[in-house]
Amino acid sequence: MSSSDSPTLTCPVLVEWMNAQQMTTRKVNYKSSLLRILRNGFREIFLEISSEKSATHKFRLKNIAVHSKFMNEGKCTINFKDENARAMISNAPPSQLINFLKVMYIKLQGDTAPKISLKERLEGKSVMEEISPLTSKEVNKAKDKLVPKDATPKSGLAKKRPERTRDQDNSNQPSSKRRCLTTEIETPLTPEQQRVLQAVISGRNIFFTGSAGTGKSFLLRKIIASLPPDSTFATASTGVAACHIGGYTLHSFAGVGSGQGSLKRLVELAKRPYIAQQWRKCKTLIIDEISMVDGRFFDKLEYVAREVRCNDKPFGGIQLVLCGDFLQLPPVSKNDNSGEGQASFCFQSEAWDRCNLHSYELTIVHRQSDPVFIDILQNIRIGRITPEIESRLQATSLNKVDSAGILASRLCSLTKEAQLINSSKLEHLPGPMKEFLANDGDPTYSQTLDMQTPVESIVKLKVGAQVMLLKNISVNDGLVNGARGVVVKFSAEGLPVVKFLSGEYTVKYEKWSVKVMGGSILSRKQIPLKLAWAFSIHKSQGLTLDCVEMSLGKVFEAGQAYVALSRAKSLASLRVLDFDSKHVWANPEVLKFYQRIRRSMMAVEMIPLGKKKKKV
Ligand SMILES: Nc1ncnc2c1ncn2[C@@H]1O[C@H](COP(=O)(O)OP(=O)(O)OP(=O)(O)O)[C@@H](O)[C@H]1O
Ligand SMILES: [Mg+2]
Repeated sequence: MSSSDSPTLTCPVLVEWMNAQQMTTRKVNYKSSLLRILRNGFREIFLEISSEKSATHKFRLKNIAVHSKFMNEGKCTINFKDENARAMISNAPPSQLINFLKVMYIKLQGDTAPKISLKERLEGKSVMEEISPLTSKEVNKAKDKLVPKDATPKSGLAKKRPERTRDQDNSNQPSSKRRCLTTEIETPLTPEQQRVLQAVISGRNIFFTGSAGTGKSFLLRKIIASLPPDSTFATASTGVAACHIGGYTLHSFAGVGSGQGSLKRLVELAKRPYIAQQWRKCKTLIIDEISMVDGRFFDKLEYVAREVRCNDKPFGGIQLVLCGDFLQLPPVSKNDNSGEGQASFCFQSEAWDRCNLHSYELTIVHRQSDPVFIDILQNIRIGRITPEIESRLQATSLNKVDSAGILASRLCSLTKEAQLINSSKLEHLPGPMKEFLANDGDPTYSQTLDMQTPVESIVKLKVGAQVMLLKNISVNDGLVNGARGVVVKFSAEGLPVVKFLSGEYTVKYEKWSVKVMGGSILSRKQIPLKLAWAFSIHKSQGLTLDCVEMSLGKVFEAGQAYVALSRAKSLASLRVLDFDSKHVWANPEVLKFYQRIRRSMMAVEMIPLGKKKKKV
């Protein structure tokens, strides 16, 4: 049993009682309440809601309706039909809420309370006890009930859910999306990831790093799910990275435009009503891909935070959770004409030192499993190339990474080069072209959606087009963000049927929602595909790719070759056309910074240093 399976939850709850006309007759607002699941001597199950300030209420968990559609946002309503009352749960840490509902659901499955006569009731046995934590037997029994044994046959994908669309799928069987989310929620954290989560929950300012594929973004999603949603703001330096963790871009959250201009001007911008309210509400600010945040911008934000929140503490007292790998892509200086000089790393900013960040390093690589490849990547990350590494990578040029018509994606140093390859390959395919237009909630924001979602407003496809999936549809079925495939036909409804390594799948419209300045949520519905003969290394940061090809001749940044190479899952699924040791280098300032934080981590004995490297 994990501690998260405990039958308690702490969050705000509004309880309302209604009359026969469903008008509210009484309500109690518990700003911070403790919810517990109890059982009495008759084995009847109850929900208890208590707080220091209001009277405790117990509701029998029988004849209830649970509205859990928004549990991923920390909200849920339980209707107690017999008492004509409801409890509205809000701002609960989503992972705790999901676990609480899971415990409640599973315990209710086994609710075997017999009918009890009044006499027996009067005789007692009414002592309530907190319900025992879930046993694995209970969990397995409930799983058997929920998912029929034949729900996921091992044969091809097309057979699994032949004609069903997600909207029609309202049976008890979890939808593919829900199954996908559940899979991630259920994947346990490693002890080193757990340690970071605990440090975040304890309220410290945290910076955690680790090489590519050590589960930084995965852990961030777990961290986000463990904090109260109303005061937790998840951001990332780029739109695509923000989308991966379901958050804002850092610029959008801060509300200070591109960050250029005087501090006075930036404070004015951030003091606009909605933006200021957001800054004040924020208790924890999460930033993914921190390596791409310009240190000068970070300094400005820290100042703005203090001013807007009227709080002199670093970052105005906001808890910071920063995550990224400085040995991957550095900050981009967009404004070379701004007179502000070259972009700097975030760790070089004054704010970094002021915020007293506790550093952690994840050392276990999850993306790759071959220890030899992991070791090659660890060396490349720090710019170290041995003759053995060079010859191993050069040998990949002969790899046949294409499989059953699915070609490897070419990673290019420049976006333009990738665009050219894709458009000319598509042009040269025979057959008619099909266009899929995005349905944007508000078309005036199409440009913003272009920048902040991974999907384009027009997707052009032909039979034979090489494509990449841009959304996690079902982890179990291999339909994950980054999965590669080829369009084999269009269905009767005109949807692309794509052959992936794991089987054929008819790709349906999916929705992306992005939060923007001003608090509104923009959405785009589009086919989750993009042409994948080629794409840029910058766009690949954060992804895991099935099969990949690259030419590194034109790399222009430290860490760029490492980002490209570390997208592959294995040496066998990688083809480097022109490997040369001069394509690989690490920024010496970053190496020094890593030495420094490792020393400080050793000093506080928080985390063991990276595993000893094996010789390749
Ligand atoms: N504890 C874990 N158990 C199993 N799989 C994990 C675990 N942590 C991460 N993973 C898997 O490892 C892969 C890489 O994770 P993730 O993308 O979060 O790495 P990252 O450190 O953010 O990489 P990058 O630096 O490239 O962005 C993902 O498929 C993720 O699901
Ligand atoms: Mg990541």
